[in-house]
Amino acid sequence: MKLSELMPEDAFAPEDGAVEVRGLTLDSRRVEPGFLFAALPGVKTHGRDFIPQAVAQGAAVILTDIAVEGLDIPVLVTDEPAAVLAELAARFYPRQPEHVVAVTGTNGKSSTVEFLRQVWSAAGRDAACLGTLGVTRGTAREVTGYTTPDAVALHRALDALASDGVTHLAMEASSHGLKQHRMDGVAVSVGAFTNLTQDHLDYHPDFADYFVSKELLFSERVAEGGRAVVNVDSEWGRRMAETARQRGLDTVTIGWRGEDLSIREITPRPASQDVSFAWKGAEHSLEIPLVGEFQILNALCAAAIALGDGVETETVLATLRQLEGVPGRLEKVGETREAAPVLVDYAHTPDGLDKLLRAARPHTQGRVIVVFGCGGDRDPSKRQKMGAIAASQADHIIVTDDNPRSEDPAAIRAAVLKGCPEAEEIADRSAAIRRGVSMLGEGDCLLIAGKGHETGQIVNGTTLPFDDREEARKALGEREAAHV
Ligand SMILES: CC(=O)N[C@H]1[C@@H](OP(=O)(O)OP(=O)(O)OC[C@H]2O[C@@H](n3ccc(=O)[nH]c3=O)[C@H](O)[C@@H]2O)O[C@H](CO)[C@@H](O)[C@@H]1O[C@H](C)C(=O)N[C@@H](C)C(=O)N[C@H](CCC(=O)O)C(=O)O
Ligand SMILES: Nc1ncnc2c1ncn2[C@@H]1O[C@H](COP(=O)(O)OP(=O)(O)OP(=O)(O)O)[C@@H](O)[C@H]1O
Ligand SMILES: N[C@H](CCC[C@H](N)C(=O)O)C(=O)O
Ligand SMILES: [Mg+2]
Repeated sequence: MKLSELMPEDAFAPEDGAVEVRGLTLDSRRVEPGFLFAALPGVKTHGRDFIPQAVAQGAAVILTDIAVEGLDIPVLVTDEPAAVLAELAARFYPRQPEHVVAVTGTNGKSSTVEFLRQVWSAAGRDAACLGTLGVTRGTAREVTGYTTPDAVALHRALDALASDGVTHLAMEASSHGLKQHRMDGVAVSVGAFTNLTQDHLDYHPDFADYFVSKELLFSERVAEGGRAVVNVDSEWGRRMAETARQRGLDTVTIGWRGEDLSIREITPRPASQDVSFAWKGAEHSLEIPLVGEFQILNALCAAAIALGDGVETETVLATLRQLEGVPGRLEKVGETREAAPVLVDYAHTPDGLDKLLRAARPHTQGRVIVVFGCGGDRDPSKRQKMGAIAASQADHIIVTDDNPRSEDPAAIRAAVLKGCPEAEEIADRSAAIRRGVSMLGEGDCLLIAGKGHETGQIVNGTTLPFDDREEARKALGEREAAHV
């Protein structure tokens, strides 16, 4: 594509309009001959440090925020190069599914987009979802590694999905993604909000910045005339709804305090929950085959989006009655011969862990045992809080490692243990899981939290193969073998 087709005329010198742009990237290591390299400011460094490398690899155009002298290729300078890159990516990869829903919030995004995909598919729509678990369409899943991929990867994925016939896409909007303009240029018809509690205070300077980043979905990203579906059970949700209304979006409120979808009652059963709710005044009751109140909140968020899209109520209810759980979200991986269950969950925030432990309680006669740790190079202020939550909710705690990344794992565990000094400490996650499984008595429940669907343990830049679900199954097998 020629530069003149990618950008408005006044953005480049007239003689540069004919320069052929063969691809876009924000990573110098991925530059190929003819690529536009976007040298963006980052958290650790600035992409401009890598311009010589990009030029050496054949870059045809540079996009950045400060003038660069001495290059014989066009250099486009703008205050917001990340936003411009996303707009360029939207032109370079022009196709998008006709209906794009973006879900934001601290917890529940992956679950909501997956549930929505299931509802749309049941209604005969060609549907996909995109987020932490990758791009999912039918039974096929392609891992992307990010909750919201970078602008180029995202627009490429949207183009590929639309070209492949996908008309309905539910995607996750992370606060990093919104703040870094990764989603600019996406035609979002519906924005949804789940909840807002502490996370990512390593990246966001304070909670206000975290809120404002999420709020961008409603203040800027949802298209004019679009819809907002907002859980208003928290003060933050009510503020999001207010922002959406001020933008003139069709604002649908949901939750225990929701006006459009209001939850009446949730009753836990051994492996399901009875749920009553009203949608636009009409009452519905059904049994949903998932445990944990938070899963119902996510399922009803997906339901409210689909109902607002015009999916028939009967189809929505029928899908909810057979809803399939999301990998690594309260996923039951097995049980002991005395029927004590082992569940793997992705709780990696204080509120997530709190909700997880509360979810297990009504289904457990005996002890709730939890194995968890906290990620390295992530918000350190959540560690002690997660320890304290475990101390107040669980009967036995085993603190272990969870992606220490570049940090000293012992120091991370020590920070967690400040909140739960009585806990057991077992550094090796596999050994911690074996210990948890070996402790299970009749009526007990083991929760393994923090890694969910992940298939690796990140230690010092290396990802070692590791899957909580496999480890738990192995430990259950060993326990069983020891009994015979
Ligand atoms: C905190 C954060 O958002 N980090 C992302 C950010 O990195 P950064 O700001 O540290 O970048 P940097 O290292 O300072 O480099 C500056 C620029 O130079 C470029 N560069 C760098 C090195 C090089 O050799 N060549 C080069 O061109 C980089 O591509 C970047 O554009 O920009 C990079 C390029 O897009 C991302 O790879 C990186 O994701 C890192 C790996 C990451 O872990 N991100 C996580 C925290 C993240 O984005 N998570 C969210 C939310 C998760 C959730 O709650 O679900 C997500 O959406 O996944
Ligand atoms: N509605 C909710 N309220 C509180 N906690 C929740 C909710 N939904 C999920 N959780 C907790 O958060 C964990 C992650 O859920 P999910 O993957 O759906 O969230 P997410 O927002 O996509 O997370 P991420 O930020 O990692 O992308 C779950 O395993 C559960 O412990
Ligand atoms: N999306 C979250 C996932 C955290 C999962 C946990 N296993 C960890 O590594 O901290 C993050 O990147 O902060
Ligand atoms: Mg997610």
